[in-house]
Amino acid sequence: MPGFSQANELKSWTELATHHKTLSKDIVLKEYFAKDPQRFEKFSRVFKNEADGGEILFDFSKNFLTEETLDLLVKLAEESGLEKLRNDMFAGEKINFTEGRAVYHVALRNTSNTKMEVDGKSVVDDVNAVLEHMKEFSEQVRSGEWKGYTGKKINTIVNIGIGGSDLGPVMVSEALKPYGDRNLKLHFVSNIDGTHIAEALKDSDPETTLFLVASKTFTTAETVTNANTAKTWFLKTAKDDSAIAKHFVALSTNESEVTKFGIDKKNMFPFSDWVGGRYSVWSAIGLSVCLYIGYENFYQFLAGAHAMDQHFLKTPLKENIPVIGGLLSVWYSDFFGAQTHLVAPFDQYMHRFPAYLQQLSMESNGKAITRDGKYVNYTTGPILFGEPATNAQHSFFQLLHQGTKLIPTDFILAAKSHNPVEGNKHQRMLASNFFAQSEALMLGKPDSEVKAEGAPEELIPHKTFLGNRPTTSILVDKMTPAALGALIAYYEHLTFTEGCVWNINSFDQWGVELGKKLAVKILGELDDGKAGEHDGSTSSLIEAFLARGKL
Ligand SMILES: O=P(O)(O)OC[C@H]1O[C@@H](O)[C@H](O)[C@@H](O)[C@@H]1O
Repeated sequence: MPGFSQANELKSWTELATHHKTLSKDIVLKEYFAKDPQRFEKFSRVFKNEADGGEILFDFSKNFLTEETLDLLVKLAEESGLEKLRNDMFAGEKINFTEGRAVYHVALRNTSNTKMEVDGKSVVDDVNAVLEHMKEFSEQVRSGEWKGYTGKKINTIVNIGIGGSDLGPVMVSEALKPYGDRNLKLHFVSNIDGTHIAEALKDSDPETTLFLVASKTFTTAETVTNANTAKTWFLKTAKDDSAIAKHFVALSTNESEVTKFGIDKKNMFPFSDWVGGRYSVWSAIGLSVCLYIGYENFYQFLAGAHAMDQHFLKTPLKENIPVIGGLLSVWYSDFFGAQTHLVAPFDQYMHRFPAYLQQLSMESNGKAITRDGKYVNYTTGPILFGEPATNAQHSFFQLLHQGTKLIPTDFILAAKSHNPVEGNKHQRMLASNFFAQSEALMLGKPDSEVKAEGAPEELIPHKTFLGNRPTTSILVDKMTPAALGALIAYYEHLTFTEGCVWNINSFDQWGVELGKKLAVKILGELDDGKAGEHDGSTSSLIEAFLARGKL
């Protein structure tokens, strides 16, 4: 445990509160730029990705910060014990103390084969053995050497998993679609709503479909139920249990449940309990991605994340890109009262990125209890949301520009498009919006300008934009596997930084348990056709469902 309980007991927190009083009255971003021609240089950082030689430019200069702010935020990180907690994570210490586990997803992308141990035992060989298995298997499936039970090549992959066993694989395979094998059809089935599996099966042929049952615990009700439905569907045609080996593989930590389900141990891709669900796309859970984009690209994805890990581990805090991102988030949440964090990728392939980040951020830092068991005296994890732009501009950006809420926003753009159609015209239009949005949010539009344009007097307030809305712009060279890996790792370490300052355990997720338990109890009542003891609303709703939902 660190030497403090509540973050607001730290000296730097008090100093930040005092600093906030003056800064919040004074800061007008456009004026700060006018006053300081070096502002961009001071507050932007370039990440050099050793994995593929690409760069990612992080421009933090359109945020509410001065050099004093950054110094105080860095002091806050130091006083909160960020360096120790980070080093403990990289040393395989059990920093997820509520579950007695190490937090070691960084060991899954240890492409430099650095020594990494848990309980004094190296994990490097085990990680590499699974990667080798993934390589061999993905090459066999992609080449057609791996055949279905009737001797046909696999052309459809159905990943059955939920939460971290779904969001990472689906987001990454969408984001890296340009690297995908278009002869492979991918389906991701997560929801217990029968529609999800039914639609995937309608589109699949049992002779050419491979099911990946992705579940860390292999006890998640949705996944086990969907997997059993898939197995029944498959056996209806295949008839013979021995055919399962060619069409079902498991990505899991739970060998006994996997074999009970009927999947052969040799078709199981294991990982360890020190991989949290929301950090598991780097593990065997990423097999669907590996099958789709091929092992070399998957390895590059890991290497890009590893490069960001090294940056996080070795760079002084003031230059440390994810640390700055995390500290800014604390700054907005706890001193400016921001409730949200918007992430808008200007990239259609990245359309599931905000959904992925929702789990990463909100399952990690949606906590209110400090590491020593007290209720926090301040606000913690923001509500993360987002949609790809430019679509988002034409729906909810109105609230960003003229609403009453402060919404710190990240904009992400790759300079080079994978589809430079019409002589790159679309890309130039996309980029022009990326620049225009952050500029407009900062500059606003004063009433004098609206007036000068000849707007009728009564419309002037409606057409005025106050501006001074903070944004972080992230400019990637090209969204390669290595760039995406680094970008995800950036958000992971940003989330880590927030959780450390707030002194909460970012690595458990007890909050999802209660609803699951109650659902099991109510399922029994639905099977019996009668509501049990509940509050008036819940019983009436159950009765209404039973009356209306009879088959
Ligand atoms: O991979 P599993 O064990 O099926 O779990 C899936 C998800 O289950 C949820 O209940 C957890 O909150 C997530 O963190 C997890 O990713």
